[in-house]
Amino acid sequence: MTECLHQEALDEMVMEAKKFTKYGNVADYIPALGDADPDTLSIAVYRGYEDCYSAGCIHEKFTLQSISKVLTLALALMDRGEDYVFSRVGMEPTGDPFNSIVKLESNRPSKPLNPMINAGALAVTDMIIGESTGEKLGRLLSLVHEMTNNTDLGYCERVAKSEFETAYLNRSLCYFMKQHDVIKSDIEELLDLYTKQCAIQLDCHDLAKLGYVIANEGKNPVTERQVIPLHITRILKTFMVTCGMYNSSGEFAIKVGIPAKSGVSGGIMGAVPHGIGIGIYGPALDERGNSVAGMKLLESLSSRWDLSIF
Ligand SMILES: NC(=O)CC[C@H](N)C(=O)O
Repeated sequence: MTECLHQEALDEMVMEAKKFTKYGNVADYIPALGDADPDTLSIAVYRGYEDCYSAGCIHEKFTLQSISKVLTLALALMDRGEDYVFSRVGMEPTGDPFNSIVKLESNRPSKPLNPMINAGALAVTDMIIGESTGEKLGRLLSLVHEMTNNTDLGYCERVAKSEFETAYLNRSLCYFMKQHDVIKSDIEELLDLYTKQCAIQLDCHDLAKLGYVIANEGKNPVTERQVIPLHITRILKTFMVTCGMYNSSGEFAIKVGIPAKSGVSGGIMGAVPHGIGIGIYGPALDERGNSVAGMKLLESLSSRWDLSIF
């Protein structure tokens, strides 16, 4: 880092980036997300044992949405190994919106292009081991608890239900993949699990801690436990760089250069290799589904503290 992290500097950057919230809109295709305050913006920056710096309304809670795709991928890779996982989901960026169905049909053999788009994430969730939805979700939550040291974290039933009741497009992705034998489980059960994983609720401090463990090669800095194997964190960070911001990933890599994953709740998790976890919440989204002010904030953070990995 070219400059030490200062609280005043972080406050200033949040104030500046907040001006951009007016250029975005909250996601309302999941009705419960439509209640979010579009003007809010918060950030936490975590560096292991050191203090967690934060700015904005940092106690506001939000749901992981697509950020959960990184965690389910970690779990599926730990459960099934790389060969199996990547026989059912690809490794290439799509350049299409996160919920697009088009390449499922045009790609041969028919498998989703990567685990960060909805089709790929649904296929990954289908690979998590467990006897029931409850057991699979419990295993995912245990991973979240082990990464954050916060055993209070759970999912928001209201958001999960709201998505489950309106997930027509995700249902159609699932039916298409079931036809092609990419998805094995019962579709309603899979969507029940997927919508609950997306509804895992936390604040930006906990999000920064999740990012930190990925940045720190899978090791929890407090318990010193290797929560995720090193080689899997490399895979996660690579997908975060190539596909983490949907079809804005290329521009984001140039302007920010930090492995990151966004979700339609307005969350962004950043993992700066070897040392920094970042959690951002700013629910006003651009047309591609990324937090407008959150991306601006990451851009200034990265340039000010020289965080680009490139
Ligand atoms: N981009 C996102 O955050 C999408 C997640 C959301 N739950 C969906 O499947 O539509």
